[in-house]
Amino acid sequence: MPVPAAHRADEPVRDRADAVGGGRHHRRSRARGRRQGRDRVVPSRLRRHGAAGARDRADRDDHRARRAARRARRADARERPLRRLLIAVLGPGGVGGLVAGALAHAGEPVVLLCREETADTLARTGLHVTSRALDEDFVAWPRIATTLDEPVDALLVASKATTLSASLERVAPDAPRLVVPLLNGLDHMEVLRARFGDARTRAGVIRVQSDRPAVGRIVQDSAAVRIDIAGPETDIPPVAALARALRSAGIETRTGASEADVLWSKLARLNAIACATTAFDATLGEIREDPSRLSALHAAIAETAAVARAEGADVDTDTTIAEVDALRGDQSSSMARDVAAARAPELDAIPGAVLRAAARHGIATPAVEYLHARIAARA
Ligand SMILES: CC(C)(CO)[C@@H](O)C(=O)[O-]
Repeated sequence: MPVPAAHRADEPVRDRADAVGGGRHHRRSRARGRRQGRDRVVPSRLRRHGAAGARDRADRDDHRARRAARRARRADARERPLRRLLIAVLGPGGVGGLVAGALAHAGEPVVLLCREETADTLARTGLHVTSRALDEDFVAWPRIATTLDEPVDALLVASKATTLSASLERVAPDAPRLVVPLLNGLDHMEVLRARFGDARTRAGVIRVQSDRPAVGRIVQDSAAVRIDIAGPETDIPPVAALARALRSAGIETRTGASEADVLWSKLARLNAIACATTAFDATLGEIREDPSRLSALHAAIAETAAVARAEGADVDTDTTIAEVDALRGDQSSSMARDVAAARAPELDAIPGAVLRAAARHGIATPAVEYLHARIAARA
């Protein structure tokens, strides 16, 4: 008979009695053996009297009470329905709306946190998601809330860097067991660690193109969607269960890389794409048709990759250029959309973070500086 898998500390969902399976029978027979020893009728000639007798009776009562408690715990575990991970997502935009929608659509319990104005609409309409990567159009109904005080297993932070501090006011600092940001840039890590503590905060990034053309409407049009969570699955219990929940929702999820690798490999692509598409007010396809713009895009990748390596990340320039060259020609960036809609772009969080790190290491970044200056003039 195959040995059933043991209960693992990272599984909030498992019913321990079921998880140990056949092992339970072994424990039962051992318990029966002990019980027979303890409860057998003691012949009256052997019964002790006085203080010693009282100690024997107290001992027996104690054993019975412990046995009853054990039986109650087992019955409780057998009857408890399998508990799923409770995940909160902060921010109902292109990224938060997609992830919360996909999780809810897959039957995962999820709370989507948003502003009061948005909450009413979402509670009425649900999230209408059109996703190329998930190959589906669906309406999802995550629980909508404006604040989070109850404990949750994981919090995915999907607000913009520009509104992070205000968004975090919605979450009680002790509510999440694990915090994984899906923001652009680097500096949010310090803000999150200050609020939730180092031990509960793990860097994460999402590779996706996803937009929110209207409240409750999510359009995801990159060929794939992938989340990377830094560090091993085993040292903070909910990481493995969160990764499983995301995968069950159709989102490829990788774990295990270092924080520097996770953050900088995303930033090397994002910084170049966001800066070039915004500075030139052009799609990637339009940039590819103009050699001087294409060389600015590639130079921005090379400079950011050099800064990434100085920061200890394993980011290769040619690999990153190949990744960007493989993206669809109609791809632009959320920074370009923000500038076009007269919203504040993430200029400080994206190229700003790269320029600050470059200055720390004395690395020249003329292409990033040029693109940054052009965006600042447009914004
Ligand atoms: C291309 C991108 C930087 C922005 O859409 C991002 O989705 C990614 O990490 O590939």
